[in-house]
Amino acid sequence: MSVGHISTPTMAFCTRHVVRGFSSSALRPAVIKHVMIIGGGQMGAGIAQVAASTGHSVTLVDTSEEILNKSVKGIEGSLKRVVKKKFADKPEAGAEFIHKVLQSLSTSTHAESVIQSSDLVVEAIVENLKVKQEIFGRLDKLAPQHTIFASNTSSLPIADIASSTSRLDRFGGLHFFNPVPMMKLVEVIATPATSQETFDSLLNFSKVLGKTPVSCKDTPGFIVNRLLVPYMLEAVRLYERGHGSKEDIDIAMKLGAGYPMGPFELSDYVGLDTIKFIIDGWCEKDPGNPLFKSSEMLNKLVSEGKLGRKSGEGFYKYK
Ligand SMILES: CCCCCCC[C@H](O)CC(=O)SCCNC(=O)CCNC(=O)[C@H](O)C(C)(C)COP(=O)([O-])OP(=O)([O-])OC[C@H]1O[C@@H](n2cnc3c(N)ncnc32)[C@H](O)[C@@H]1OP(=O)([O-])[O-]
Ligand SMILES: NC(=O)c1ccc[n+]([C@@H]2O[C@H](COP(=O)([O-])OP(=O)(O)OC[C@H]3O[C@@H](n4cnc5c(N)ncnc54)[C@H](O)[C@@H]3O)[C@@H](O)[C@H]2O)c1
Repeated sequence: MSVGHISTPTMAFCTRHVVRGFSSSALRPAVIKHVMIIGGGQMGAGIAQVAASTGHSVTLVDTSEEILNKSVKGIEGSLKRVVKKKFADKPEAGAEFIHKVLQSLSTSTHAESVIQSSDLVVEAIVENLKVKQEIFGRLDKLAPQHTIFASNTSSLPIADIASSTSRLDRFGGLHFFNPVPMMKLVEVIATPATSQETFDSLLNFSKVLGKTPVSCKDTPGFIVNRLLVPYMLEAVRLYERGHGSKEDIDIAMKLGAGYPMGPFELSDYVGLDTIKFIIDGWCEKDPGNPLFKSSEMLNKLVSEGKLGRKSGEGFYKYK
């Protein structure tokens, strides 16, 4: 496997002042080289691609070879798009880059056999607390002491996911945005138990990936989704009330507010099942909050298997 150089992080990263968890001999943020990504869907595949492109050795884990083959195919397609821009005048260097990235990437259906060599685990599976807890709880018993666990959850409390493990100090959130190769932001989430070293390692990892990290508290939706979810839901309600067509609402928000995608295009892009998981979870926790009221239309589409782009149809058709 060809793994590029990652510079050793220095104490300059320790910008927060509260030091929790680790002993003083372990104050330096861990250098992350070997990364396991669990879930080879849109987000996991994107995170794997970016990590493998920036000098990490990456193992992508999912439940079947068939899914993983599809993930790798998607990564190859995305790398070609990246290379077309990055190496516009040097096609040979572009081909060499893709070759090198793919060499740094392996796949597995058995996380247990990879965990021993992982410095960082990033989970990007279905937005379901029990399923996330189950997988982390299982891996916690097998993982090396130094291994950091992180979840890419959109809406679940990181502390709730971490509670299935015994490494509360080495657990945080790394919330990437879709499509991962293009979106520059990563929200780095610390729970009250996350150690300073873990937080700094996650912050440093995000920077090594070429992203801009922001620091978030473990509050519902962190920063982006706390603002984005009410907006997206209000767009659906506006449509349900018959106050605008979805096409007009999308055009209005693109041309009137400067968004690259309208709310219905973005919903289909994100995945309606993921959006439903988010809303149902928040509605259950805060049933009186009108911002998180569920949508009949969304529920119907999901029950019909219309999950957006990934299934070929959502608010719009893609076949
Ligand atoms: C109700 C609750 C909802 C909450 C949901 C929460 C979800 C979650 O937690 C948070 C999120 O992620 S929120 C979601 C946050 N996300 C957003 O808000 C996204 C908003 N959308 C956007 O920023 C833009 O529309 C895009 C960047 C997606 C596409 O750009 P565009 O200009 O509109 O259209 P284009 O012509 O297609 O692409 C142009 C070029 O871009 C490049 N490229 C694109 N995809 C690529 C990939 N996968 N790989 C590599 N490269 C890729 C490529 O070079 C391509 O050129 P090519 O010659 O065609 O290869
Ligand atoms: N879609 C988005 O725009 C977006 C953005 C940021 C964060 N997220 C979050 O990222 C996570 C994944 O979202 P996604 O859109 O990539 O979902 P997805 O449906 O595209 O992919 C999920 C993948 O996880 C796999 N999986 C499910 N259970 C598994 C298990 N036990 N072990 C291994 N693999 C398993 C599935 O087979 C699937 O390939 C969710 O928590 C979601 O909230 C999504």
